[in-house]
Amino acid sequence: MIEAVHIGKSFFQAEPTKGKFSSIRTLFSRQQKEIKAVDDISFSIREGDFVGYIGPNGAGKSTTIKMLSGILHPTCGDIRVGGYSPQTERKKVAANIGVVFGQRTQLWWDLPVRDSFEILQAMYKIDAPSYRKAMDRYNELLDLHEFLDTPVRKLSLGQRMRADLAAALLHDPPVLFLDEPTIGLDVVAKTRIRSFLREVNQTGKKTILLTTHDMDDIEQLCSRIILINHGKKMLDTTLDGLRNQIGLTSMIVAEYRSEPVVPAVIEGVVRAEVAGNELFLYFDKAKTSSPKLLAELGKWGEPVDIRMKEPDIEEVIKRLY
Ligand SMILES: Nc1ncnc2c1ncn2[C@@H]1O[C@H](COP(=O)(O)OP(=O)(O)OP(=O)(O)O)[C@@H](O)[C@H]1O
Repeated sequence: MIEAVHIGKSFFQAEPTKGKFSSIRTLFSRQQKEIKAVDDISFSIREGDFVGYIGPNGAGKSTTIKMLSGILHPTCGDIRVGGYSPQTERKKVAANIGVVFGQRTQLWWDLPVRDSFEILQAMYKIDAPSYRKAMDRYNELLDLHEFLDTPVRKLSLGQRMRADLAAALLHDPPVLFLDEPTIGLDVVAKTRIRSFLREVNQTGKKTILLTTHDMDDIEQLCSRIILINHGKKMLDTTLDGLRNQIGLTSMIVAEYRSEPVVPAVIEGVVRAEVAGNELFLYFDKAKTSSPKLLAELGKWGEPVDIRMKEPDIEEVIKRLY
């Protein structure tokens, strides 16, 4: 469904000059520095896969998505999406993909959501019955009616993301590229977006490539993970493979009124550290659950504060190297 063969993308930036008026001289400098944003990456994604494309800031995730969707031309390599080249068959690829950038809306800022959808209906030449069917489906799943007549600029971030997702799917593309679709959302909004994505992947049979910094997105949605760093592919594995390789652990930090007394072995807990009145529990979500552990905490002392911490991508990378 999606093929990337030895793709690369370099950007060239003026080499900064030193000394007096350096920033102005840099503007006119002929010295160029090459930034290999994507450096010889290959992968193949099958129909119906839900793939997490992860990596630290500046790893090359957005650049890859922009190349796959035809926004950027690769410096080298070949890409096929649904059999078409995003570079030479842009229109065909556009009919096959939906794209959402969490940081920027694809909708018309000053127009009510409904008007944006109608413009997209005309752009993608969606016939009236198909448009109605899509609107009914996404209205049911995302409660679009709550804000259909509101201008996009007045939507909350969560509402905006729901509108953007529906917009990306209106023309019923088989492939969905999502660049940080949960960024900045609160827990409730994230949960809603995740269950929607699960539904469109499982029932709607969409092939999804998702970039995220949120390990919960990965754990709850993706069956496969491609990890990149400095533009290179470092890992291509299943969620279980990632867990086994790095021992993906979540953490509960519990503060007690006085030093807790903790058993030596707790099911599913990889490590338990007591530091004064604080207890740090590192656990494997595949072997136990946070509600189960939270229920145990009171047995070891009197908790006064509890915090949860998920591993972030930077931590995952650190553990790999
Ligand atoms: N238009 C551009 N011109 C110059 N350099 C760019 C451009 N776009 C991206 N880069 C550089 O390419 C590298 C990869 O950027 P990219 O946005 O793909 O990373 P990312 O993995 O999506 O990061 P983040 O998680 O922060 O969004 C970075 O070093 C970035 O500064």
